[in-house]
Amino acid sequence: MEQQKRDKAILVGVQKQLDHHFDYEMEELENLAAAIDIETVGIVTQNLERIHAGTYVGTGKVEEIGLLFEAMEADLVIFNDELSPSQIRNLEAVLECEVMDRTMLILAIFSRRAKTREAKLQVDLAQLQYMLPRLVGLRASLSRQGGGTGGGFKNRGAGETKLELDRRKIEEQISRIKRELETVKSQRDTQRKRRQKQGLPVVSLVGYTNAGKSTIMNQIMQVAGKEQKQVFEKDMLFATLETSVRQVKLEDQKQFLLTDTVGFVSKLPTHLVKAFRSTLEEARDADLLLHVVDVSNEEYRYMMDITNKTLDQIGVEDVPTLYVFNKSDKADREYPVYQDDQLWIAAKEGAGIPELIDQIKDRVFQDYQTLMLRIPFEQGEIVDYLNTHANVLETEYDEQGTLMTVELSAKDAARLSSYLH
Ligand SMILES: Nc1nc2c(ncn2[C@@H]2O[C@H](COP(=O)(O)OP(=O)(O)OP(=O)(O)O)[C@@H](O)[C@H]2O)c(=O)[nH]1
Repeated sequence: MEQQKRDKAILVGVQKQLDHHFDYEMEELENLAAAIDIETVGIVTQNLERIHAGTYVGTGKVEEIGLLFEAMEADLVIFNDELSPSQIRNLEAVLECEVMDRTMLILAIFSRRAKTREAKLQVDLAQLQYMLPRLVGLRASLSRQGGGTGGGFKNRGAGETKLELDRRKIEEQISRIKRELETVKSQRDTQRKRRQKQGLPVVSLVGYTNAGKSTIMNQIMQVAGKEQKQVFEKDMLFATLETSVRQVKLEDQKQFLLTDTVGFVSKLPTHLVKAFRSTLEEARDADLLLHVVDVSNEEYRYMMDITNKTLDQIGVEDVPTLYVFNKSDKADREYPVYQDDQLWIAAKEGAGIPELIDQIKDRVFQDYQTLMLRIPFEQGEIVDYLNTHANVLETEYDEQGTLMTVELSAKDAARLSSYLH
């Protein structure tokens, strides 16, 4: 098979005053580009306090970018910030090449990774909303999208995209996708309600992309000893775009639901956060958040900040949180195993997973009570419920019904108080 040629890019970053994370952001931009097979062949940076309205960077810098572009035989230029429609247009005109910004890059990655119908619709929506004000002037960038639902423009050539897609058509597509997403959302709500009715506590993994959420989920499933399909876990940005939910049954029969969802990244496009809202909302209803942090990365505090800000943006408030500092095998720091609301683990090797499970148990089952109930024989459905949703310690029978010694949540205990023995 013929090896596909990788596109070469020049990256451009503008460092504003007091931006301590600039170097890291540029490194991340390179990784984001690599995630859609774009090779970085040159980096141009500028210290600027005020952005140049027309071309984002100054005229001299644009020239420098142009020269480097020629010298490195690059295919496109990628800016670290979101550019305005006219800036993209002006830059493309001067540089005579395709210009992308960080937002387009992230959208392109999401588009490639989207697997489920819902994720595809969400990415399509974000892309169309991003495109709408930029109809005139975009070069080939949108043709980089790989997945999508086939919302209408993905199979078209670059020139055609620019010419044919008028605002009306895009607005129509946006409404159609929104309608479709509403239907998917109501199905998701129904599923969530059903889960809530199940009464099992929900534990949600959140964190910066590549922090190790899927690895932790797989390890917990393994320790729980259930034959389970492994979650896709890979050293690539945004491997997980959809929410996966697993029912975890521990050795002592206690059960909870574990959810894993899309990872965060700095400057996650607003359209994308909005489009993925319903997926991300799963975290809002959780009983416990496991905020996973790649502590081997020097910028881990910055990543935690971004994650917390994104959680705020989607309205996740007041959910008890345990900070899980992962990849401690690679962190060259002394660390406590557990301190306050932090736990240090190395999920890849399974180190710290039993402790993590203990912490989860301490938190989500803390209001659990041990009771003895007598369930009349004709109410077999309650016995079934308890067998699946409570920790049944003992079952006996007398002439009036089934006697069950169970550990169950305060909510269930209140609900079933009339059966107290
Ligand atoms: N050294 C080391 N690597 C780890 C550890 N845990 C996970 N990794 C690696 O980190 C990479 C990312 O792990 P994932 O579990 O896919 O991360 P994620 O948070 O689900 O990523 P997204 O899907 O991007 O949100 C993989 O290559 C893992 O093997 C660890 O404890 N130590």
